[in-house]
Amino acid sequence: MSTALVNLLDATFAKLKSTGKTALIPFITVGDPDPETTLDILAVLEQAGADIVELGVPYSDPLADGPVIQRASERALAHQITVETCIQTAVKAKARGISLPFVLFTYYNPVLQIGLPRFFDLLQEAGISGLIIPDLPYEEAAEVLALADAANVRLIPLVAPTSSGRITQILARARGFVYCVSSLGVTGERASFHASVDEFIASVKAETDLPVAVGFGISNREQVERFSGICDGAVVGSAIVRKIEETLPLLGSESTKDQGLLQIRDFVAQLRV
Ligand SMILES: O=P(O)(O)OC[C@@H](O)[C@@H](O)c1c[nH]c2ccccc12
Repeated sequence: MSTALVNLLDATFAKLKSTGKTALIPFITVGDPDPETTLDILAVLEQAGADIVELGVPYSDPLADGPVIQRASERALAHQITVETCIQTAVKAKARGISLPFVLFTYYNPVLQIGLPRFFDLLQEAGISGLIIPDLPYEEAAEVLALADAANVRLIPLVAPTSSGRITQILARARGFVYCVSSLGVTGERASFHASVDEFIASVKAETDLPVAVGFGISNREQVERFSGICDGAVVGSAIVRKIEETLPLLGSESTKDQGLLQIRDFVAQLRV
């Protein structure tokens, strides 16, 4: 009998479900402000109570990203961060004892640059649990899904309020969890959300047994609490990336780096509901 490979992402959601908790899922851009500090930030995200981390691969043309994450990508690209170095960051984080499941977040072009077979070999070797490719072409999704499944990597789909006609098709191929985009447009903190976001999330949950997480715009504890009642995970990206940006002066000096890291940790810890 083939023993199903354990996937840390699945195990994490199962544990959270048994304790009735919602996953706190930070997104950060790898290499922002530099590769070494990214490892320190991952350590404080774990200390702050994050359950899963989205590791963003910086990209020169981040079409779905707002200005905060665009600036983070620019800072990271100044260090020539590639998909490989992002995957290596996960390996180094594990070597430091960080045991969070990692979801690699990358646009499709950097994946094509290194080729699908090598990309998935690297993911499997690194023990990366999940993968999100926001601009994955529909006609290539089946091939990518087969490679992801073979590499024990969960290919997580994004569904948006505008996906309505295709949600059933998207969910049929979903793995790991379903990422519901709360609003139209690009990433970035928001004071309010798409009017029918609750119904949208409920409609997705009704069609899948997978955990459902929501992202786009969630930037404070009140918003995390609001979504915790109706879904299994909350993704917070821009608000955390902005906090990193605000602490750059502290992070940039050995004598004040720990102070900067503590500010990031405290910001994320107060999001933990
Ligand atoms: O930044 P926000 O508004 O908190 O949204 C999460 C988002 O950063 C992260 O999941 C993400 C980063 N880049 C993306 C591109 C498309 C969809 C999602 C993303």
